[in-house]
Amino acid sequence: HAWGYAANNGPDKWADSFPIANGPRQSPIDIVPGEASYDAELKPLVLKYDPSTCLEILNNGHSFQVTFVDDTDSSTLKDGPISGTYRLKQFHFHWGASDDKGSEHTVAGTKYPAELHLVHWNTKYESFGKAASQPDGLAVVGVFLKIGAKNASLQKLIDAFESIKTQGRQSSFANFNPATLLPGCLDYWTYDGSLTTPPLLESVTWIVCKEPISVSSEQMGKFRSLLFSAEGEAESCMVDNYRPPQPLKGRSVRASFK
Ligand SMILES: NS(=O)(=O)c1ccc(Cc2ccc([N+](=O)[O-])cc2)cc1
Ligand SMILES: [Zn+2]
Repeated sequence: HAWGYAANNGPDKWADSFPIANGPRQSPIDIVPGEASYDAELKPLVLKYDPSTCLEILNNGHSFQVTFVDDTDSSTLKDGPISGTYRLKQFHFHWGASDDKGSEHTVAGTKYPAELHLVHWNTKYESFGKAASQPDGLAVVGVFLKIGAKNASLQKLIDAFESIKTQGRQSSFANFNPATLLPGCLDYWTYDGSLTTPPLLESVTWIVCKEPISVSSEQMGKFRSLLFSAEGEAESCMVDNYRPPQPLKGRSVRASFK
């Protein structure tokens, strides 16, 4: 049976089919600010997103995702801890059944209600799929969501949810600018890690923003109205689609800020 987040197929069972789950550079991790080392050589992130590359929004049975056209360097991530040019492929979220949990990375043990992942791949490889199996193939920018004011940019995503309620549904989604989901300050922590879902490939340079963006509790309620299940199946709410923190195994976490 396929992997998921339930007791019988969730994170504690993933190693059965994906032994790399117990590998040396797994994600997410608990970020302890006091133990992160400031690195003056880390550059500011350079994110350049073109809304016209936005293609569709879909329910993939694990999260909802917004996918981008990645056949040119229109939407890219540069500098920060990486060298070269990484293209935006998609972004998606992880969240909890209640506001007290849901993020994958934690900060000194603190869980946020949700976490945004903007997934980019290194253009030194010919495709996302090829890059995903390389140690420097992917760069994911993580942004925490914190309960507060209603977020107008998130509302545009939420307004599309009724067309992607069940697993496998997708709908066209145009002219969305992912930059509107970024916090004002782009200070970040960075470390070498992995995909946080199967196939758990150890190919991700993680870039986790220190500053969260806001989401209202009502908006989080809308996230929880999506379904893991497909149409016609017994309904299963899409909640708690997060992997808990994994062992650091000697890795260092660097900070771009003092
Ligand atoms: N949560 S996350 O680490 O940002 C993440 C980002 C993207 C993906 C999607 C994915 C990435 C790679 C593959 N692959 O190479 O078989 C399959 C699925 C899975 C997980
Ligand atoms: Zn993710």
